[in-house]
Amino acid sequence: MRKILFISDHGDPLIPLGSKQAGGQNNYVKHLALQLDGLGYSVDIVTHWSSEQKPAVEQLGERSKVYRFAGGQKGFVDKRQMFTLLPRLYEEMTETLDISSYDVVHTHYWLSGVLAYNLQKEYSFYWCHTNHSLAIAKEQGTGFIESKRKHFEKLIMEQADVVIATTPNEKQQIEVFTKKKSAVSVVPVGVSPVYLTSPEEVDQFAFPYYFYAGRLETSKGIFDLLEGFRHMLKKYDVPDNVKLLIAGGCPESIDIKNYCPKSEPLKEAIKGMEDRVLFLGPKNEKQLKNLYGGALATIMPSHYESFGMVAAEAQACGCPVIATHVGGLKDVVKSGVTGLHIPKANVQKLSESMAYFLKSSPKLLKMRRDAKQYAMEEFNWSLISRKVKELYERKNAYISLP
Ligand SMILES: CC(=O)N[C@H]1[C@@H](OP(=O)(O)OP(=O)(O)OC[C@H]2O[C@@H](n3ccc(=O)[nH]c3=O)[C@H](O)[C@@H]2O)O[C@H](CO)[C@@H](O)[C@@H]1O
Ligand SMILES: O=P([O-])([O-])O[C@@H]1[C@@H](O)[C@H](O)[C@@H](O)[C@H](O)[C@@H]1O
Repeated sequence: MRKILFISDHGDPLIPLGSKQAGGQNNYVKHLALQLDGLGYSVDIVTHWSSEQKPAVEQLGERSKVYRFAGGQKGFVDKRQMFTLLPRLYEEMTETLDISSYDVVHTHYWLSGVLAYNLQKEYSFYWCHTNHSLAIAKEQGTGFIESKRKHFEKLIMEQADVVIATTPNEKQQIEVFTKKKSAVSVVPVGVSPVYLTSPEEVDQFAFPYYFYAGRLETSKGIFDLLEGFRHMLKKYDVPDNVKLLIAGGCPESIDIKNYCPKSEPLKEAIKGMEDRVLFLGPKNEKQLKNLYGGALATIMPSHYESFGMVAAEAQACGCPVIATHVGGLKDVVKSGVTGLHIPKANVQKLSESMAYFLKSSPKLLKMRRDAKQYAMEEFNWSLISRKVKELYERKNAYISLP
């Protein structure tokens, strides 16, 4: 078994991360494909042609390739509009690629799952699915209801041969939602190998800071964080040089030269703290590694989260994490050991937890070491990709059953 097809329609693995609609899924697809490539597989990745600067086909690793299809609309398409592109994507994909040549089709997010659901009517293949985010979790966390998506997520998960849940919490949610009795396997997400190498001696910022990385969206808790930071400044004795650094967003939303946001709601949220809160714009892995490594704590204040890659990456860099007690973050951060859990959207608790990391202590140094140790053991792609390989290879056992 050597040929795998990944479908990741709104998650191009080779576009810069941190901006609109480009985050954890893109990163997961890239690193898992690279690892599988290293294990001898060839992985073809189908994605929507969201960046006009990118070529139609691009090499990834030694044997693998990214195939970009316009689906009738080249350039950025919001994932909420992407459903209507699926029939054209289906046509382009089946005209260009020989679907019957793949041993495994691994889909990412429900939109890609819809494509495989339809492909199954014409072709035979072993189907593996990763959700990356779940409509029911989003509904619980934000109140936002996506009925069509829920309908398809159920079909996809009941139809796929194997579903990867990235945390025990996600597995539990899937099992309640789908009544699927078997074939939901927990395989965590890894962090880029860059985060597992020894830190470089880079003294990037000569002041203490808290750190956030990710999409600048309400559901990621960015506004809770800004309010929590403001609360901490009011309530605690915080030295003048302590700052909050924020990575993510795109050049259209961030004035990167002046470290400030262009969007009105964010400008409003930092009023009076402009000298304390710095927006850095999107950062790459090497830059993030230094940023995580030097932070007092990384904050992940999400309203829902299947896994939470930023929390795993920060811990890999020896940085404790303050994370909301939601979804996969319940498993990814060990409260009191590698960081602290706080309730969702609780400004008071968030500011208290931030204040806890203000002064260095032997206890906090131990937390930093434990965070690193935990991440090295749990979020290592080279071990995780072997678990995925085992799931793919179950295909043979499955076929030989009487
Ligand atoms: C709401 C939800 O369920 N989200 C899930 C979604 O990803 P989601 O897009 O929400 O992403 P995460 O927050 O997990 O990860 C963001 C990624 O973007 C990178 N980044 C961020 C800012 C920046 O400037 N540069 C940069 O490279 C981070 O290093 C990280 O690797 O799929 C991920 C992978 O399955 C899961 O971990 C998330 O739980
Ligand atoms: O949680 P949700 O809003 O459905 O969708 C999320 C997207 O906004 C994000 O761009 C993607 O990388 C995640 O995998 C997830 O799909």
